Amino acid sequence: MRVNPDELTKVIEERIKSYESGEIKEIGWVMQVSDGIVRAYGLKDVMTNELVEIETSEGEKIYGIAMNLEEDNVGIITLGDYKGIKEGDKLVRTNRIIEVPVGEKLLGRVVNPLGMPLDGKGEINTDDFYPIERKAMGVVTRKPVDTPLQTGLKVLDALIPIGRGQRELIIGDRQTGKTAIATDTIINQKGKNVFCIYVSIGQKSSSLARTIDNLEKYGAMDYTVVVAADASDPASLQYIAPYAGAAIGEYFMFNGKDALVIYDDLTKHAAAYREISLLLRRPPGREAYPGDIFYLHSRLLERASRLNENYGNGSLTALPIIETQANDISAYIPTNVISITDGQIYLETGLFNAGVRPAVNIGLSVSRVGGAAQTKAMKKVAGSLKLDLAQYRELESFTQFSADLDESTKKQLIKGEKLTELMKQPQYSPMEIEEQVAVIYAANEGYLDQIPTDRIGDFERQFLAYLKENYRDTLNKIRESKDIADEIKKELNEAISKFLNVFR
Ligand SMILES: Nc1ncnc2c1ncn2[C@@H]1O[C@H](COP(=O)(O)OP(=O)(O)OP(=O)(O)O)[C@@H](O)[C@H]1O
Repeated sequence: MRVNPDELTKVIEERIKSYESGEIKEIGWVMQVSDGIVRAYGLKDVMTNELVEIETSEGEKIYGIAMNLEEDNVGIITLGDYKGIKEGDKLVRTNRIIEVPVGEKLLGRVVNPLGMPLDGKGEINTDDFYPIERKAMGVVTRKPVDTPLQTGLKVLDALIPIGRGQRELIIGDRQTGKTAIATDTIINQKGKNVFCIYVSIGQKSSSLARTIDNLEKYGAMDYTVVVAADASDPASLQYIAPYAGAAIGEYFMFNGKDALVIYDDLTKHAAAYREISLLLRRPPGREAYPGDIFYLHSRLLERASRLNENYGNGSLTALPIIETQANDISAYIPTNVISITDGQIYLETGLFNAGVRPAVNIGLSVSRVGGAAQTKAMKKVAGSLKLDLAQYRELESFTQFSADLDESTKKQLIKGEKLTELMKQPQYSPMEIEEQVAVIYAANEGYLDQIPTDRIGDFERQFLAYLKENYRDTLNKIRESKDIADEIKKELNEAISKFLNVFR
């Protein structure tokens, strides 16, 4: 790019002027502006990712991030409406990277990725600011995941458990209940001392509004922050949104608390970054994504961690969401994120349409570290459940030949069918861990065998109501001891037998 001598003189003059006035601030000039990308000259010492202020001729201030540092110009992504920017407008360095307000004052609020309120509830008065980009905590500061993060969903807490500080991917086609799992998990954190951050990236405003409504309806906004950059926001805001969410979560983690952050969804995040990269003329790679697309998500997800006692014992759990096309989990972005996370919850359209909701494909879903954090009680009951469901999956394809099957295979199939039915759970009805243990225990002990499959939902509901009324103590014992000792088993057996006499 050629710089003409007039422009150079202008820069030098401006520098001399600012020196005389006593404030030394590096300034530059807009050379070109298109599609939200500003090319500027004069910002010789600007740092990568530094925030710069663009002053338009109308006196408006627009912020941007220096992304491309080239020999004779700087490529800047603008963080707002860039329509007012003209060639020749002034840019000023800020010597800072972007920061967001953090802290408990944000709870219950909906903010954009710069921390500005979007909910019309007034200013957020906080003195704490965190940079949106931060190097993930090192290995000496961490400890293994050892505490469960209860989702309140039987199928997850029993079979694909998540631990505090873990990164578990939620992956599936569109409309398979990905957001539903995330919101149910947030709703279940009520009273469990986990602060939640829901980051919405590139979603329709209507979907976001529905999610916020539901969080409010179930009282979850009291401990939740929503960071939103919807589909109509510029790609630059969508790009920084998850980093801002991570920074808000880190505040809680560094202060010894537990936090949960949901990135909904990283597919759109990758697309926003691709848009920015192409406009910045970075070389495109596979599927036109830039070469550092892996780093985009790995540096984000590495920030989720479980700190050890010397660092305050806090944790940040991340649940990123990825949308697949036609169930293809081996596509570029999905495989990247699968390899970064500690497991995935795989949702399937086929199951969803067949009424198995949450539509978790148990065979393809794993949690690589959460098992270590599962309570003893859950571990004991989930063990045989896993085995029965795995056997059921193997035999499932034979169901069409049911007439020719031997007795034991038929029995296995029926049991599997009942367990699958038991794993179903409606939205917005998270269950406490002791309730989950009790119903799964009943299933393991074969009590469901006498109940027709279409009545399993009724059985579960009525049985839990019965337990709460007549066996509160037993439930409390499971919760407190986190185990299911022989004495508790005896009480449960007694409860189930008595309940079956009154079950209609
Ligand atoms: N467990 C469930 N029981 C009943 N309905 C459910 C359940 N989970 C999700 N749904 C319904 O399925 C629909 C899709 O759910 P959701 O919006 O969570 O899916 P998604 O995969 O996040 O979709 P999108 O592709 O729009 O992001 C919603 O209408 C939701 O109410």
